[in-house]
Amino acid sequence: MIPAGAPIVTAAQMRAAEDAVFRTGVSQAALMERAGEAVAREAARFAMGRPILVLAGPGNNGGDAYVAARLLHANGHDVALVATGAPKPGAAAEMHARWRGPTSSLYAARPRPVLIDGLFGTGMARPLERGLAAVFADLASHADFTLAIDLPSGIDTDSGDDLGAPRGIDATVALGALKPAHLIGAGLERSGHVILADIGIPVETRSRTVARPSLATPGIHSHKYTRGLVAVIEGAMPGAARLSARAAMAGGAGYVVLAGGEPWGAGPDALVRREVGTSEDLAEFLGWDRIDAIVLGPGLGRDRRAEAFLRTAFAAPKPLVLDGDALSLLGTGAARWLQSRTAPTWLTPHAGEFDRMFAGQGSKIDRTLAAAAETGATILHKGPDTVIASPKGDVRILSGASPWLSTAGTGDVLAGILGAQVAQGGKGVAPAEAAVWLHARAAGLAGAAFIADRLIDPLAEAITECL
Ligand SMILES: NC(=O)C1=CN([C@@H]2O[C@H](COP(=O)(O)OP(=O)(O)OC[C@H]3O[C@@H](n4cnc5c(N)ncnc54)[C@H](O)[C@@H]3O)[C@@H](O)[C@H]2O)[C@H](O)CC1
Ligand SMILES: [K+]
Repeated sequence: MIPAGAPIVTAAQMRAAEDAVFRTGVSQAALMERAGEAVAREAARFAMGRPILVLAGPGNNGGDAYVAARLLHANGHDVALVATGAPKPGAAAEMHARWRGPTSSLYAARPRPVLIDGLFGTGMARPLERGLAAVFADLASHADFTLAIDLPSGIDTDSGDDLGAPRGIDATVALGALKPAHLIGAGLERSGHVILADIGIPVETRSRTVARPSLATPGIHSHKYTRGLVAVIEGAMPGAARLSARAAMAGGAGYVVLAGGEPWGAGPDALVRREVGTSEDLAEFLGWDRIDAIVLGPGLGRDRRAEAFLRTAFAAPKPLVLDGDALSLLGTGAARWLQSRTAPTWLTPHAGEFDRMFAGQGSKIDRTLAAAAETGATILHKGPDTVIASPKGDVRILSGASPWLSTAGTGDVLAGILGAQVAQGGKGVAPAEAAVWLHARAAGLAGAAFIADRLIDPLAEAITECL
């Protein structure tokens, strides 16, 4: 479980936010006291009287750990503490001095039912030393419940990369704001349940976790054309485009046209079909001014006809959602192609498609932001940690959606939902945020072992929850 609509900051942004608080006259010790209080509160809730072992590192994360240990001890808990070294001067040393209970060295530590990890937080600068990682993993595996302070020690704050964190951390108290470590990469599964604690640090950021969208009931004078017309283009595998078209219909569009080779092909009766054989046919169809959004790519194929369709869609001055084969066709030329667009574009690559289009360095967030800035498109970078980034620098992350989504066709459904949201006039991250929320919610409602087709019907209930 990860808090929705919550701010996400990097280590540097968090330090800047803390510095701003210090400038208002709040001391580092006071902030640390609040952090330790939040940790002690959650630890007490989960410990339910069981003995607690606190691990305290040398920095301020360790400082938080000393505070939590002191408060838990004062509240009658059986607390033992292990310090990995002398605390650094300042608030951490002050909190160390105020801890009067037993302190042992790491290698003498005995497992206890509840473990609190205060080894390292946003200051993690390199992989955990091997001996330390082994002891930490052993203590965590023998604990019934492990709680990490701020983030699991051994996860890189900004990339979520694994720097030696153990498995089996049950919960993490994120201090002040979420960090990428809670949401992406190895950090997603290693953080466990994430609890966001407000410790009075205002943060400014354009990055948030995906929240339930606020959708509107159609107005009294609405009709099919005012609610958004989506054109889905069929290709070599018509089933994929049909899934997108059905998802666009169920995802809130007023009118969906499936343009392709089979004017009498399968699909719901409400689905309008339009025969389009050549790129000239397609150009003529896309000239229809009623069209609000185009979805191209699911099952498109990668032959010459597919490429001609892609060029034609690119030339249409309409909002465009590109998925699947359209992304593979763009390949390394994606940025060059996309810079020629005059209307907004959304790309929905999974990791493989993203890597074929963009080089880039850094975390998944950095790479997605860089690709959005380079192309001018909003990018919905799919995965267990879906990162949405706009050219303006807005980021939305949805992590931990149903793992049953890892089945063929679910991406086609997402592209269709996004088409419907774009057709209703959404800009930048907003339609993408709504689409991933509805998609994840439909998956939750579909339960286990579903096929992509089964995501369509629950969309009605998911939308109802957003009205
Ligand atoms: N800044 C504040 O006032 C508050 C911060 N809070 C908590 O503090 C941590 C961040 O603290 P910081 O001191 O910057 O870093 P760490 O405690 O994470 O560790 C830094 C310390 O450890 C050394 N180090 C880094 N990586 C390793 C490693 N792999 N092996 C050994 N040593 C390592 C590094 O050189 C430093 O000396 C934040 O997460 C919060 O928990 C409070 O929440 C509020 C006040
Ligand atoms: K920690």
